[in-house]
Formats: sequence, C-alpha cells, structure tokens
Amino acid sequence: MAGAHAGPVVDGELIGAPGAESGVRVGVVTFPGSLDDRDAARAVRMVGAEAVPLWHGSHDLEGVDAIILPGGFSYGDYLRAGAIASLSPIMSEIIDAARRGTPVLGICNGFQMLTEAHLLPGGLIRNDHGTFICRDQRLRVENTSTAWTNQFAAGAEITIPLKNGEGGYIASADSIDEIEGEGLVAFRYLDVNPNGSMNDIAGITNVRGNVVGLMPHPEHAVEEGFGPDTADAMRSGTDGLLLFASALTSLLSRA
Ligand SMILES: NC(=O)CC[C@H](N)C(=O)O
Repeated sequence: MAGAHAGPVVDGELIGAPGAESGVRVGVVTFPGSLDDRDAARAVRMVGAEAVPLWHGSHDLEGVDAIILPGGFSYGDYLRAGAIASLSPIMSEIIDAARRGTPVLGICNGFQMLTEAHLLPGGLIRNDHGTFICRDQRLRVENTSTAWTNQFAAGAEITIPLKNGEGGYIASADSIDEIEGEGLVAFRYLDVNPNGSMNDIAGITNVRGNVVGLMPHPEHAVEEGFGPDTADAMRSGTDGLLLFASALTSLLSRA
C-alpha cells in the first residue's frame, strides 16, 4: 500500500488520499447482519471520499452524495437474502434517492436488496450447486458508462472475490432480452459460471446507470496482499478500487 497520506496508486496514478479530501460523502448502510460495511467504508476512504455510516432503521440519508448497500447476511437471510432488508425504513429514502439519480451500489447482499426493492430487474436465487461459494472470480466489465464503472477500460478483465449462497441471477425471458438489448449487463463471469446465473450475469445496471448491483466483492480487492491471490501476475489485487473511484469521478464531474 502507498504511504499513509499518499493514497492508493492504480496503474501508476494516484487516485485519491485516505479521508475526505474530495468533499464527496458516500453513505454505507449497516443492517442487522451486515458483514462488509467496514470494508466498503474503507474502500470509500481509500479513493479520497468521506464514508458516512447510515443505519437501516433511520429515514435520514444525512445528505450523502452516493450510497453503498454492503454485503453480509442482513436479517439472517430469512425469507430470501435481501428481502427483509429491502423493507427497512432507510430503503424508502434510498429508493427515492436512486430515482433522483443518486449513485447507489449494491454489493452481494446489497445487490439482492436492490432486486428485492425493484431498483434493478430480476432476482438472485440459491447457487445451482446448492452450496456456499468462496473464490477469486474473473469478470469482464461489460458496461463502462455507469456511475460505478466509468474508470474501467471497455472490456476490462478483472479478478475480485466472490462469496455467497444465493448468487444465481435470474430474470424473465423478456427482462433478459431487455437487459442484453440495452447493454445493462455491467459485469459478466469469465472462465466459469460459479452459480448458474443466466447469461453469466455477475452484475447489472439500471438504464440511467446510477444504480449498479454485483455479486462479487470489489471492497475486498483494494489492497495488495489482502484480496485476490496475486501470485498470478495477471491479477492486480486492487481491481475493486476502480468502482469506488468511478463514483468519485462521476460525482466530481457533475459538481
Ligand atoms: N457475501 C454476501 O453478501 C452474501 C450474501 C448472502 N448472504 C448470500 O449468501 O447469498
């Protein structure tokens, strides 16, 4: 990692200093059973934004510029993963904010919440092999014009961790046609389809490009040595940072 005040370096370029130097404030919501809220907040700080902790039971978004729904086991995955969290008090504010164009990222359990809240089409069901999966997963970035992917090169191939039990993406035939036709696949699984997702879909965006959900965990691939195995020189170990840097970039360019 770069020095304490220098910030992370991606492709030889300093992309931000830890903390709130950019003035951008990103809310990270904690639900009962969230696991990855702290890692998401850390990734936000690493690209130079302020991470604002938000609580599921509140109706106050505290004026944040963007929102992350983190991974974990909200409400113990009862009913369906993400189903109960999608009805939390703060979700009504997040749905309104998303409709106004606020960038919203759902990671794994957060992706499940976004489909349950109908901010993204389709749904996530139990992995087709029936077991929890935990692996470094290769992905292709299919859409680089969203608020969360604009810093990737078109068609970039990246590796970030995947860990879930209900990661199989499904949608109706009509929805799949629309998703593919409109270019709404944000990330697609490469090499193996780890969970039976339709069309190898790992993540999708809404038409406007402000709401993105994905099953793999970019917040776990932000620092060499703590994310994907980098023994393979093709892997950077920090591919996840570009999602957070993308949101910062789109918010700063809007200002
Ligand atoms: N890593 C996660 O967010 C897991 C999501 C959910 N609990 C599942 O197993 O599918």
